[in-house]
Amino acid sequence: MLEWFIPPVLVTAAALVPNKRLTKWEFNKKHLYNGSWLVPIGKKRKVMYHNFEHYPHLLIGGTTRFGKTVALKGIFASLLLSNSKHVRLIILDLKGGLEFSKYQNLPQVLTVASDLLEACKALDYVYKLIKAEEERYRQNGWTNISETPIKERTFIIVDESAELSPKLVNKEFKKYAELAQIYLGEIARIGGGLGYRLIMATQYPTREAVPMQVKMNMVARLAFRIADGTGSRVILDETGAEELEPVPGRAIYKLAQSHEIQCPYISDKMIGGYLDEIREDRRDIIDHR
Ligand SMILES: Nc1ncnc2c1ncn2[C@@H]1O[C@H](COP(=O)(O)OP(=O)(O)OP(=O)(O)O)[C@@H](O)[C@H]1O
Repeated sequence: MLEWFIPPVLVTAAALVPNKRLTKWEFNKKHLYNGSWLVPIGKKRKVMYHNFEHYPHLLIGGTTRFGKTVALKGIFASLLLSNSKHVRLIILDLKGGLEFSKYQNLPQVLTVASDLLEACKALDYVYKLIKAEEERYRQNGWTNISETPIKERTFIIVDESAELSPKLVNKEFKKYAELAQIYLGEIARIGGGLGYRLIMATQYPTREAVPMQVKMNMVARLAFRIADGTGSRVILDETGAEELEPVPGRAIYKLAQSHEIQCPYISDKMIGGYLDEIREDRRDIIDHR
């Protein structure tokens, strides 16, 4: 029943665009599948899942305050709760580390980078891991992680990819941003088959913030409300996100088809509660650092 409760903060939006579908629904661990890489991405009558085994990378875009960071936190919590023993997380929290640095002591979180230089270092680390994995795959005759006994998956979460754009950073940081672009391109191109998953979010749906060599390897897209059709095309390759109702959490999730969904709401307090639960189970968690 709670799913149909419209909080006061949304009443204004509801008045602007009367719509019976207006909902807010809360993240709940009962929606998770233990041991899987399925993440509840939103609801369209039923809960829809993003399967990171089928679609390793996810591009997220949308105007400020419509739910990108909340969506990233929902994915983060889902991965930790469903697969706490096998998930590894590298987080580029380029909003100054304000959102994710509180989670950096979790054993599953390898690093939280909060500026361009730290991000470059983290991406360099991931790139070296991928190169070493490639060699291991060659030696074993493997072509894809699905053929291997490897259970670990490494997620690289980027909150505000525009901060890594050579065209958008100050001149003295340009070379670092260029390097970051090369790494991101390689992670998107070859990382997927080796168990590396890139989740990249931006509030600037432009070619500078979402470079083509990264985007073309990211099949799955999630667009919150975007100012115009041009921005929508950058994220979704089609218009539509500019016509979404101005409701936080409302988004278009696109694989082969587009679906209008309401993303789950999760707060830091809720994540904190869940983490207390998994801390009980810490003895089983391998510290990867
Ligand atoms: N799925 C959701 N359901 C209901 N409300 C939401 C949802 N996602 C976000 N909100 C509301 O919108 C606010 C802004 O969300 P969020 O911080 O994720 O936006 P953002 O797109 O990351 O913004 P910015 O680009 O400025 O960082 C949240 O504090 C919350 O109140």
